[in-house]
Amino acid sequence: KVEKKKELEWALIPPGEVSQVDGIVLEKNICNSWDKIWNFEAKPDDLLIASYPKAGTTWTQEIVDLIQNNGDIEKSKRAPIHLRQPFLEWVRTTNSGIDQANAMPSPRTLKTHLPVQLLPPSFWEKNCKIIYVARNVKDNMVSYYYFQKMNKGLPDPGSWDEYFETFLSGKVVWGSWFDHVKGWWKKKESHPILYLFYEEMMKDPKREIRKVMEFLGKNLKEEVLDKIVYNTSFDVMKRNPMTNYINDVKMNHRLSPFMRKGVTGDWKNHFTEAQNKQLNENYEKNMADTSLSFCMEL
Ligand SMILES: Nc1ncnc2c1ncn2[C@@H]1O[C@H](COP(=O)(O)OS(=O)(=O)O)[C@@H](OP(=O)(O)O)[C@H]1O
Repeated sequence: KVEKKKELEWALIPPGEVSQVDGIVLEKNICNSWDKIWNFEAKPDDLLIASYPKAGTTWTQEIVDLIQNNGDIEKSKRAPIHLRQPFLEWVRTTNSGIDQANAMPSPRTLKTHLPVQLLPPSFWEKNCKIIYVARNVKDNMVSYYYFQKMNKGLPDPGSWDEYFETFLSGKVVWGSWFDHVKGWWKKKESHPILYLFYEEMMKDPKREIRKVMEFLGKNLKEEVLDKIVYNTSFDVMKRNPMTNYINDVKMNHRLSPFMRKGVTGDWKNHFTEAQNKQLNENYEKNMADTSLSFCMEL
């Protein structure tokens, strides 16, 4: 029965179809529900986790959930991550992130991949706390390529060489990486946003987890922080069915697991020398107007 329900839900989704909202490519069903998303009513005690896809969202989500639950992993295993923290713009015929959020008691934690200009205005009006996580463009691109291969809800990425060009053109779902990371960085000047970096989380997870804890106004003991570091390590999260999306019907983990490699520098196994040069030039041009910088040579 469950399989039937899943199939039915899936059958009603146009697989891989996209459209646009204000020039940003998004899944078609998101575009079709855009008014409902844009008019979402945030509450002042909502916490939002925002990111470009494949930047370390799930990792950050699990860290936040564990901090909120004082490091108690059993509490964090109460449900898959997307049910604990609704995905704002996620739309399905039988359910949507917004329906989930509206049915949830406060304080709520929500996730979004929307670029800053498409975030529903109520988040700014209610002055909600926001955590943004960013990842260097090269690894982000590689991770997104594999995700588009394994996730039937997204367009087929084609070959690596084709995807490289599509990604750089910004015509990927949720828009240009450059505009996304820069837009949220700029917003930090006028709004309470904790801006995290995947590479810093890899380098010193405890330090970054402590930053999140302080941002959330919590004070946990060292041994609790150590437990959170352990339970949010790649190997533990890869085995945890509440964080590895193993039961998501859209995802074919045999093509590429959701928890794929979890490393920095995998781009070196994919980029040709010419692609690296092209990306570096593109990067210099696109990042000339921002103070944001990434650790690129990994
Ligand atoms: N705990 C931990 N440590 C290190 N790396 C981790 C961790 N959890 C997830 N990941 C890696 O993050 C990538 C998935 O990104 P997202 O969670 O942002 O994906 S999504 O946008 O929510 O679909 C994906 O990266 P790649 O392995 O490079 O593809 C995951 O493996």
